[in-house]
Amino acid sequence: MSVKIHPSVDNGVQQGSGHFTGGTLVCKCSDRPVKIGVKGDVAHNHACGCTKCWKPMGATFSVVAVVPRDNVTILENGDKLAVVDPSATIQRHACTVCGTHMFGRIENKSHPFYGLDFIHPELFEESGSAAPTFAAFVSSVIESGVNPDEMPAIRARLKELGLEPYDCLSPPLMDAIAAHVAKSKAAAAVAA
Ligand SMILES: N[C@@H](CCC(=O)N[C@@H](CSCO)C(=O)NCC(=O)O)C(=O)O
Ligand SMILES: [Zn+2]
Ligand SMILES: [Zn+2]
Repeated sequence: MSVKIHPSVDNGVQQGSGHFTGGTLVCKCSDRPVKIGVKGDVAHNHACGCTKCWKPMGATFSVVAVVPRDNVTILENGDKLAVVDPSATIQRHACTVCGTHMFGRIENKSHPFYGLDFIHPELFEESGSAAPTFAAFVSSVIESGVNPDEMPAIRARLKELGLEPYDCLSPPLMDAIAAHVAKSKAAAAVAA
């Protein structure tokens, strides 16, 4: 039996259709489920091993992607939503009944990813959204209780699935963060 990563990738990564135009994210409640509308396809979809991202029962990783915040709308039962940790950079709005994280929003306007919301594509009623392409914060699964001895097998399985493992974000995203920091520092130096 191979290492379990996440139910949506454990049988192989399902590629996106390439023309996903958006859909509805639905929480796990049978009564009055929370529904969130998302316009357009997702970007930077990845498996995340961090302790903060929502994982379905039994999963070692979450699968999380970004969409422009203006493309996200609460459609139904938004009264059930609450922010999990108001002190976190990503404000994760979760269903208070089933615990599912419906969207994570960055409210800090100077954050490199301001303007993007984090969502879990497995919650889409519709299929065909862009597939995960890498794994982030892989070493962080140890913080959730994974035995460090299991890490070589976990990284090998991620590679086998085509999800290159990184212990932070992917190089393009780390470059984007660093470029944002460099720009902010240059702007601060001019203003000083
Ligand atoms: N080791 C920590 C890492 C947590 C972390 O920094 N997570 C990232 C990625 S989440 C989506 O990819 C992050 O940006 N967090 C900001 C936030 O969660 O608010 C751990 O595992 O907890
Ligand atoms: Zn719910
Ligand atoms: Zn995460």
